[in-house]
Amino acid sequence: MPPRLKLNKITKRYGNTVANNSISLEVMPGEILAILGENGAGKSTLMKVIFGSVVPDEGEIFFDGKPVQIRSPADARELGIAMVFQHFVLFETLTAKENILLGMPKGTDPDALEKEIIERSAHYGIEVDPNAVVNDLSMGERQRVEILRALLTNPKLLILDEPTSVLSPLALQAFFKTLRQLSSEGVSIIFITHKLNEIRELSDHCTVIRAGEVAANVNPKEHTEEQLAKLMIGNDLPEILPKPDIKPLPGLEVSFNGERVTFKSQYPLVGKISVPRGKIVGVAGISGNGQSDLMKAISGEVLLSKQAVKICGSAAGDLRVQHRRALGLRYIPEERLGEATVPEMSLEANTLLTSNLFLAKGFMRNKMIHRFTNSVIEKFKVKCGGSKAPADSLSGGNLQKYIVGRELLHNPKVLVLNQPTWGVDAGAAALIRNALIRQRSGGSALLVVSEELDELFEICDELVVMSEGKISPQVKAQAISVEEIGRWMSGLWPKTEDA
Ligand SMILES: Nc1ncnc2c1ncn2[C@@H]1O[C@H](COP(=O)(O)OP(=O)(O)OP(=O)(O)O)[C@@H](O)[C@H]1O
Repeated sequence: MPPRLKLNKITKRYGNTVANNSISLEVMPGEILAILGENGAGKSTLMKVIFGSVVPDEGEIFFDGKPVQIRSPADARELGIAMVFQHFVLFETLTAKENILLGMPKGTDPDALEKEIIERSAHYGIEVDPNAVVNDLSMGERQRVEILRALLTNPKLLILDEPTSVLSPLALQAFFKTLRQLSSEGVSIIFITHKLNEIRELSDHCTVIRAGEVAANVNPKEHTEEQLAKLMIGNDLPEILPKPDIKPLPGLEVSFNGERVTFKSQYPLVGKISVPRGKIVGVAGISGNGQSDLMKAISGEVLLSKQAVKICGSAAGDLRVQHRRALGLRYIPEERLGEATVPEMSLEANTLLTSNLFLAKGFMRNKMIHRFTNSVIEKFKVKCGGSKAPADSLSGGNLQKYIVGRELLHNPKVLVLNQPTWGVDAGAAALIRNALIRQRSGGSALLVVSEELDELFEICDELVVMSEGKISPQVKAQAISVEEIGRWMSGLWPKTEDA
């Protein structure tokens, strides 16, 4: 039997960057191939080559034994290739169903499709509301739409570029079951993830890419996570820093009594969170349970009553973003391209966007912007073509390192982060987590929303869980187990007067 897909010496250059350097690999029918590599190693570029959204400079592609030219995603779809991108490609003003319809053959009946979406999403355990407008969905929910859209095309080869980064533990197990079932039916799967445990759970074959080249082909089940990390980054992972006790000062306090944050909000917000300076508080929960509303209310994107949000002791719930910044608050949203950065603008221009520090009497302080941006690049080991490179030329993980670094270098008293290490490789995630712990231990208050429980347990002093807009009681991270947090995610926490 010929391989489902064979790549022979694929090379793709961007200017002086060789994103893929003579990469060869094979995937057999029904095989699940994991691709591992640090941020910027060239994984996404290679997947885009297979999906036809990037045309390689050199190399050959064979599909089911035949040489093929994949010049566009339409060519790829014709062959039976489906891809779930790391950065979603959904139209925000359309509903989930309308987006899915766009990828289906002409003449597909929308009503029949809606039925199929409901049936298949229940079957695969990937919950999708066909009539939800994408703009109103969290990243996790959008990811579910993308995955379902790919599955509905009944592909022969399914490419998943970090599909699990914002899925809950329960959804993840259901999703893995689906992938194993698809593989047993002969569907080939190429799976990119930074989560080493997932690679070991799902796949017998892993290709490690380092600096655009194949560095190793291994059976991940025969290697520990530490060994896999070392293969990928060439070094051991840094240790996570200890968290010394810090004298608490007023940091961030939020208190909700059933406010609907926007007219589209699915759930009213109920409950309290208190994050003193010198502590990290984590918000666990499945995305789509009110976390984005919580972020909107804290960041100042939406104004509420004065007392709903307090920053360093000042009531700030009705203040606009720049006034909250002046009180010491900074915010890192989950959407990197579009919200945290303007994709086509340079890193320097993006540095200017989140601070007035770089303006003097209406003039831009270009030298200062240049120095600041370069210091982010250096301190956070951001791989990029310099401070003038456009944001969208950075790999996902490197862009995230830039965004986190940009906000941390302003030394905020209160920092709120949504999915801080989403799509970031194990080495870079450890770098970001340690930078957050350092910021806490330097006397800042940090509130971290993350679907990664391991991450929350690693860095947080205290935790809350969000379920259907309600916030659980706040507990010490050491005093609760992963299993219990899992139960709380369904809203099953012990009732108190407040929660
Ligand atoms: N459109 C582009 N223009 C210029 N350089 C690019 C472009 N796309 C990717 N690159 C560069 O090519 C290299 C490989 O990037 P790629 O996105 O393939 O990495 P990756 O392994 O998928 O990383 P990540 O895990 O962070 O997503 C990086 O150095 C990146 O900056």
